[in-house]
Amino acid sequence: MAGDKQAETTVPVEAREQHAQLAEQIEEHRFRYYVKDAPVISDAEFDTLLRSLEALEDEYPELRTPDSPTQKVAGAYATEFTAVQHRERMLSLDNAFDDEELAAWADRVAKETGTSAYHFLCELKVDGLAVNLTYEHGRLTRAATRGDGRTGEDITPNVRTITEIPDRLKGDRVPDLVEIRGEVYFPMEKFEELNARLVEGGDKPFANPRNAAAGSLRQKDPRITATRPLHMVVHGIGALEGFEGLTRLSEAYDLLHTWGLPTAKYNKVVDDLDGVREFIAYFGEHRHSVEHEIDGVVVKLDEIPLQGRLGSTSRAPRWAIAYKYAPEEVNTKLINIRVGVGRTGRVTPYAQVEPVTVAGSEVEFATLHNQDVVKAKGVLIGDTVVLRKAGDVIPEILGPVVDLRDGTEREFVMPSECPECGTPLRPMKEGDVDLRCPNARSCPAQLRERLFYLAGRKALDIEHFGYVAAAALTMPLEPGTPPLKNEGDLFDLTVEQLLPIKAYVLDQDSGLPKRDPKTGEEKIATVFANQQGEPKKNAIAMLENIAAAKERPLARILTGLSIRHVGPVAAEALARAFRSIDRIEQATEEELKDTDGVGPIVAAAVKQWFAEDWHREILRKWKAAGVRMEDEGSGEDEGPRPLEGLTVVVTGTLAHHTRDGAKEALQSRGAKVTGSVSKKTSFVVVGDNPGSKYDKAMQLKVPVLNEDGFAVLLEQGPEAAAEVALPTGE
Ligand SMILES: NC(=O)c1ccc[n+]([C@@H]2O[C@H](COP(=O)([O-])OP(=O)(O)OC[C@H]3O[C@@H](n4cnc5c(N)ncnc54)[C@H](O)[C@@H]3O)[C@@H](O)[C@H]2O)c1
Ligand SMILES: [Zn+2]
Repeated sequence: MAGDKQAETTVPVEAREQHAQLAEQIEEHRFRYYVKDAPVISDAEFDTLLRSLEALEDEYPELRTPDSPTQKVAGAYATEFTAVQHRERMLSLDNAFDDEELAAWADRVAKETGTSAYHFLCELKVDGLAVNLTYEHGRLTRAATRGDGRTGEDITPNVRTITEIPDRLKGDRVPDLVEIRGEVYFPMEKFEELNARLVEGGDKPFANPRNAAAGSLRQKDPRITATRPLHMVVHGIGALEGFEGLTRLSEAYDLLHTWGLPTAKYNKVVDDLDGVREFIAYFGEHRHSVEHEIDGVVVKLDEIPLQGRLGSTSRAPRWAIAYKYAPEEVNTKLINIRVGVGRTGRVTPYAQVEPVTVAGSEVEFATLHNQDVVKAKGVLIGDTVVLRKAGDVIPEILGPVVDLRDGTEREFVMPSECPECGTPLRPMKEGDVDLRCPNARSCPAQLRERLFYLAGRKALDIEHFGYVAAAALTMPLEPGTPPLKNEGDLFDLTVEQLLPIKAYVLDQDSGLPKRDPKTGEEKIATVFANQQGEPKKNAIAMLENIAAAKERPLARILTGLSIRHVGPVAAEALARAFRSIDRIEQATEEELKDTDGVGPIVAAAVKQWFAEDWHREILRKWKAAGVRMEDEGSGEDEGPRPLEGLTVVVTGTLAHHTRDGAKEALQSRGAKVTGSVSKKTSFVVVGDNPGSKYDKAMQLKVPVLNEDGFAVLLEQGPEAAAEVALPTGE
């Protein structure tokens, strides 16, 4: 007793107070998370609080009392549910946040087992909530939440609504009693739908899928749970009676699988720590090809007798550790919802948030797709929101933290006019959700985006022509009239035109002016001239690169025109088949449609594009400026084009040609290769397993060539080929 007194007095009052404060905060957040299913801070923030408390206790071990939050299995239970005792405690897991902590754990395992004859079982750490299923003589008799680890909440009727969870275990070798532990999760792809439904019904949306899982399962009325697409993955065994001989956890899972339980697909047994590292690295990269969210990897000692030798602390087993991945979700403030105008006039709302770092990069904007999505997510301007950045995917807003609202938040209203040119917005087609600015010709936003794309990697690839240049050339502050009113004058730009240009320096993600970090003022620059009024090096390089772009292949020119539905792939197909812009313009919709890799949607879009006078005017100006808008191909096929005017379809497998090789052989001789057989088809070349195109040729009496006939066509021309063509159906 005296010793205790002594120890207590060594802890400074401030540390004691700090400890009490932190502990209280942590308990409060745990209550919001486990009982209300509505946390107000991110997991990463929570983990930081907990780690601070641990650090404090490391410094003053006297503070580490049994009732400290660091010593307990987190969680409590709500009074709406009946309390139930778990037969065996449900524990939490210790965490490793880096390789060093992982290795330290592995060292401890090696030391305490006193052997090297063991394996590691690697499992994914499913982000959901833990449940305990009790099966007696093969029948599900009870399901409970983890609660504080000893006492959970009875959620049996709710769990019975999860189709994956069997009511009865299969097989005749089932134990008298077994506790199955697992994680219930809510699939990410169903999350938006759920929130949309909740918002529509006037209910609170969930901030993320994990809370949706917990909130859906812990419903007083199991009929509500039944409407939620919950799933479960098994990750452990508690009490077990009337069953002997389990020696490896991995084998136990195999057994559970035969009983009809939803075991994990991705578990892997490895020999050593390097194997563990490999598993961690693999799923770090393939985190999103798994059907549920994961926040880490759980590494367990696979040998059950050795698990027993290591035992557990008051809150976690010593034989397992959770390696945590970098968090993908953070909480931040939704400052505003703005709308941006894209290259094709599509007007999309996007979120501007208080800048936060997620997955290594700073995020300030997140996509919101359209006005319906904003509504469905239930977010208000001013909300604290959960922002998610999954790998390289554009950041998105998951949901609002409703409990932090103070009444100042406001709803987003989609503007009815284009924010940049004032034209009334409308759907492109009736029934479209997306709104567009129909002013394709002179909306400065659309022109800026088109030019930026035109100069980009996929199109003309003009170096030194970036977003700032695109904006400066189309919407300068000075001079009053922009050098480019559309794409037509691009190749006529002169250095004299560039020098006087003053413009906002625009940010590519938002289309908003960048701000000076010191003064906070919007940045304005003389974009192309230096202080002496001479052209900057970049400006000269840009003009040189524009000139060089005149020689780009047809496909790139086509891509750069921003014809709807004509991306690089369709452009390539068009260029391959027609070889010049003029031939594309002259082609009928039918001919376009029949071109391999084109199809009716692209064909119609191409026709529509050429129907606009101002589009044709762009091409006229480009031509006058010397832009080469045709492909000559390689030198040899500049010669005679003996198959000019023929349309050929190739189908089935040829012995001596690949499909592409056959096509090229035909195209280089001037033939057009299309994908479908019509009356206008000159020949159908068939290999093995030709399929329906062969039947169609027979039906339409189009001459059919086998591979020998194909050789005749290539070497001797259409007349000779006609003679060896197979007799078409009578
Ligand atoms: N945001 C907040 O306010 C808040 C509050 C409290 C807790 N939390 C979060 O909750 C988590 C802490 O919860 P915890 O104490 O349950 O610990 P934990 O989530 O770190 O680990 C233990 C749990 O992992 C689960 N699990 C998933 N896959 C598993 C597998 N393959 N094998 C074994 N177990 C597996 C089990 O349910 C187990 O109970 C942290 O991520 C923390 O950030 C957040
Ligand atoms: Zn507009």
